[in-house]
Amino acid sequence: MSAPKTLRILVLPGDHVGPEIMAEALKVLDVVEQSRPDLRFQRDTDLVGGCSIDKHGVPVTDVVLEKALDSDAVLFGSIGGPEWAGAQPTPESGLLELRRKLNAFANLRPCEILVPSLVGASPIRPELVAGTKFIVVRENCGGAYFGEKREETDQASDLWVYSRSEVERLAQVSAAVARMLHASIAGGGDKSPKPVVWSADKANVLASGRLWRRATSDIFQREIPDVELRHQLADSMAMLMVKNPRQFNHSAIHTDNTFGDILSDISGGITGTLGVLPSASLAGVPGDGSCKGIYEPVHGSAPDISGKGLANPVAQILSVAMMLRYSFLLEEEAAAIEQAVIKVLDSKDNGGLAIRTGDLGGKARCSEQLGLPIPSSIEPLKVFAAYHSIYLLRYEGEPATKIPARKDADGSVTLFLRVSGRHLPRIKTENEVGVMTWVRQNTSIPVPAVVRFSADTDNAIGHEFTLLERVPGTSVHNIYDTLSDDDKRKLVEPLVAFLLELHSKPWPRGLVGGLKMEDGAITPGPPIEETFWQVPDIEKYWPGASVESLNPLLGGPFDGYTSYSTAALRCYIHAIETHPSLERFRTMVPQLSRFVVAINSEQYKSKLDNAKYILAHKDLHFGNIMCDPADPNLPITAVLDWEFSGVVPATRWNPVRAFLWNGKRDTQSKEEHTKMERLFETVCAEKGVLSLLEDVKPTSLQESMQTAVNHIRAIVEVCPRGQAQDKIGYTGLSDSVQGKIGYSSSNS
Ligand SMILES: NC(=O)c1ccc[n+]([C@@H]2O[C@H](COP(=O)([O-])OP(=O)(O)OC[C@H]3O[C@@H](n4cnc5c(N)ncnc54)[C@H](O)[C@@H]3O)[C@@H](O)[C@H]2O)c1
Ligand SMILES: CC(C)[C@H](C(=O)O)[C@@H](O)C(=O)O
Repeated sequence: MSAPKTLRILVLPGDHVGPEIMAEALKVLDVVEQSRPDLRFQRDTDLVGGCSIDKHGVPVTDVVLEKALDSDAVLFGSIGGPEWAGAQPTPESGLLELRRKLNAFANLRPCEILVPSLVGASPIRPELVAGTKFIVVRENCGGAYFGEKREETDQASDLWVYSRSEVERLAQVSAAVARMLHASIAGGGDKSPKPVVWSADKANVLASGRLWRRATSDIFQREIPDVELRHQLADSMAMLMVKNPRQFNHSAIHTDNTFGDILSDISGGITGTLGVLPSASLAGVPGDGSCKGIYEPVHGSAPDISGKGLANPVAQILSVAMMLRYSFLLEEEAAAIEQAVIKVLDSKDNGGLAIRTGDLGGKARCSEQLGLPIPSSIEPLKVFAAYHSIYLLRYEGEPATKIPARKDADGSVTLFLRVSGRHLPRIKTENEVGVMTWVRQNTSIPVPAVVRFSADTDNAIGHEFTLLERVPGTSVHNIYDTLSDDDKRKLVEPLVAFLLELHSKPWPRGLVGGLKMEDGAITPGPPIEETFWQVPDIEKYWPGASVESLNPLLGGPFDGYTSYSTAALRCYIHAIETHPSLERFRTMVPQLSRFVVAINSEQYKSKLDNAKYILAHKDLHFGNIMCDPADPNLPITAVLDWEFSGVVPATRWNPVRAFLWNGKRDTQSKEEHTKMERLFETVCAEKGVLSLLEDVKPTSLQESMQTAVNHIRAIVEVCPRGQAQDKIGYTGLSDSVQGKIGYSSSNS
């Protein structure tokens, strides 16, 4: 392979938030670099602004100016701050010198509401501001900024000079920008016949303004007939931008240095923040081949929020996109960054991550990260998973050495990123991580390491997630049909040993619940069950209800089997009392309430609670058991999917019944299942651990209570969904409640 093409970038982070947002933008550049082995972004970082004054006594040194000239592009942060108030020269003059030195005369400053869901950040009414998109093209090397200055104690002046050629060269850029914007609109609709440039000046007052208008009109007439030119006084332009920003859509606003500075900050008023507005200061016409440029946010150094992680890095990141587009002609990569920013900012119901910093009304911080190196590849995994989506993150070379997880033979590391849906917010992730950590710490059961996790959505991914080590081997499910009887025994033997470990770890007598991580320690948490009402269904069938009001979570973990069943029954009673579809069952509420009293009576409670309490995996089928088929001993390499695990009375979990879950109920599958149950019993008998089978047998009293609870739960689950209502008769329930526990409604 030929050597990668080197593109040299001078990185000038500057002052206050400059270095904070630059660090994030450079991560994005890293990702682009990894996707393009044929390119290398060689970066040289240096000082500018206040930090340069502190070190060198000047806001920009000749060395830095020479480096800038020598680079392919300059990536600039922001400069200035109150600590340099009164400094002469000012930190800001460093930026002006840089613009002049590079002859970066055309400053492109887009104003765009990036995603419709961000209209709320704008102080302007949504119907006026939605869809706004135009670009201010500001003259960057002339006018009052660079004219002769006189500064005396009581008098000062700035000469506001423009030459015709300065206006003309900017007009060519403005026209090119207008053409690009015009071409980017899909045809039809409100597309104007020609690209449009609005020229903003003060021709009614300033001589330089009159020159601006004449020179602009002349060159448009002479050389740019394909673009429509409209003149507007700069002050009323400011008013119109706020009153009706969309009237400038897909046009370029061609204006001088001072007005451009002000009008582009009005863009920040339109979007509601300067934090999303990038800029490019170019030394040529975009589209005519790569042109050198300075790429920087429109905003300043935001000293009011610096050092607090509050700055929005989007403007700086989008400045990287502009650099790739205009200086390096990497349109695809530039567009990919813009799309990624849109995905990050957009609302969740629109497929976005809704990760927003405070200026956009969010809580995200400038630098949200998993604290891991950037993967060399991210691949979505197509799996059937109702609760989450999965991505494979691969790390190679040096970054792989930094990942605290199992390495493959070639030294690379692959991680599973499981991004959770909103089914049981927080508790499900907390529980799975708590259980997996407990199992790794307290048993010999192989479980993948949890590399990172977040039980809330306020993180770099915008969703709850777990990042797990990828374990070797394959799921037993995949190879089951190829296994001999001997092979099956090789799998059942260690499973018996694992179950024995789970059965022999004592839990506080009577604990029913999940586990969770709290400040690095594992503590009891609420019980988590797959059968619970979860957020998507609650939104659909239970307006006004919540995960907590419908599920026996409050008060959990529970002090025993009866307390847990009681909490569940109370939720079901509440559901029957409130949901219209359950109205016909309301007559049973008094009877159910008496049932609750009965199971909690002295006569029954201690008998019902009398069980072994174990940590149960709850979904231990062969799809979740990994083994190494390359090894003739078929060692189990991992037990996966601890999502709904928790401490339960052992009678509530009989894993043996799940060993042959292949989803089929045909005769052959049933026979195979029975054969596996027998094999399990045989292995237990050989190892002298038949207690495993004893532990899971409920007493008839426990079975009665459970049958009743199950029956009521079935009613509460299916009726609101409009399913099988006719099948659920009052009689069945009545039998369960009255008959099974030796309790009748006439008891009180
Ligand atoms: N290109 C530059 O480096 C540049 C541009 C403008 C101002 N300045 C300098 O910056 C200093 C501060 O100026 P200012 O306060 O008038 O303007 P500013 O742009 O720094 O801040 C204006 C407001 O916008 C907010 N803001 C700016 N950037 C943000 C971001 N990324 N995320 C969230 N909020 C953000 C700030 O908190 C502040 O409330 C001054 O010294 C000024 O001269 C530098
Ligand atoms: C910092 C200052 C020199 C600069 C300018 O006035 O051009 C800033 O306000 C900007 O908009 O980039």
